[in-house]
Amino acid sequence: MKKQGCEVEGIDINYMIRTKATDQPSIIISSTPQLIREEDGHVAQDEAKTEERSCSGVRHVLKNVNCIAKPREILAIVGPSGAGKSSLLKILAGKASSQSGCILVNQEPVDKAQFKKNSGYVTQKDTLFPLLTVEETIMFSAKLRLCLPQEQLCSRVKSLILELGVSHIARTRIGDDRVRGISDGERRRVSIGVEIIHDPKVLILDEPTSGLDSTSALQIIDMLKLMAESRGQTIILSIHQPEYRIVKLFNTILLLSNGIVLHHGTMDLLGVNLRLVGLELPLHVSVVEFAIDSIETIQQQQKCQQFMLVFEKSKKGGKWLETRKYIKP
Ligand SMILES: Nc1ncnc2c1ncn2[C@@H]1O[C@H](COP(=O)(O)OP(=O)(O)OP(=O)(O)O)[C@@H](O)[C@H]1O
Repeated sequence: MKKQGCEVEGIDINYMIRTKATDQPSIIISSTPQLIREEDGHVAQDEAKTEERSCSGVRHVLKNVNCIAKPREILAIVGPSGAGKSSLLKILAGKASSQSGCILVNQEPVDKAQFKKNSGYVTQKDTLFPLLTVEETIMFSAKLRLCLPQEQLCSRVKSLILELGVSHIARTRIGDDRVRGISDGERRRVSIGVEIIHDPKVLILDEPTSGLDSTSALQIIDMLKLMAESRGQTIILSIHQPEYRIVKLFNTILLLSNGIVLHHGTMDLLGVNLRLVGLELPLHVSVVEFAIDSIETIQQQQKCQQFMLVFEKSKKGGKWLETRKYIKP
């Protein structure tokens, strides 16, 4: 991986879940798509080895999803409940495997072992030990992830605690429902700290603001924005109906609905696309909230106009090029 940062790209991701055949929902096992290096050095997917199944009792959670996240930027995955946000994050983080499609890191097929070392994944639910203090929690993660002498570990932990803005509660227990501890917002910060102690190039977060009031949510995204810029991290997160002040901090938005990408690009471009389908953004309303509220209209309008905005990938000179075009569905 390049020192200056990690570009993470998902190409044509399809993810299916078996829902009826067994009592327990399970992931469909199919032959894993193989990436091959062509004679000219290009990376491509070996179609012959990619098998896509479709049968009854199978839910197609992600459908031909393309996305790209760049260093020093935040890519926010938005969409209604059940759109596929968590599934996409899991696939990008290497925690789940798609039936087809591929993940590229700096335009090379992902090396899962290497990517694990260079990334952090913060789950939606905090999994912290309630009886440890904030400092002990971060030190525990530091000892697991870093091979450094105790002195250096201590100074790393101290400076991270400062960066996370949790110095005032460093010696407070995390707590849980039975033992009173730190607040929900502080708990989120500690969970993020646990995943960034090793200074990963990529940070993936599933709903980092869920359950928080709007001020605490803004403070968390503000902190992540600062981290992306100061550490050169690539941040990919999912979020439910972010308010206006939060949306402004995102560089790119991926709007998912029912596993399909309805928009991938900047906020401004989202506004343009909404206008293209005849939707005028009301004053003082977050473009993302408006887009999520208007998903049905967007889909209907797209069908009526028989046009769809798609990303077309092509290879030129050893690099993937991305162009947008309108096609008939
Ligand atoms: N292991 C599984 N078994 C059965 N269904 C699943 C599984 N994983 C995901 N799904 C289904 O896939 C769809 C997408 O789920 P996912 O959790 O990715 O959505 P989401 O956008 O993150 O939703 P939310 O915002 O509510 O967390 C949902 O309908 C969900 O029920």
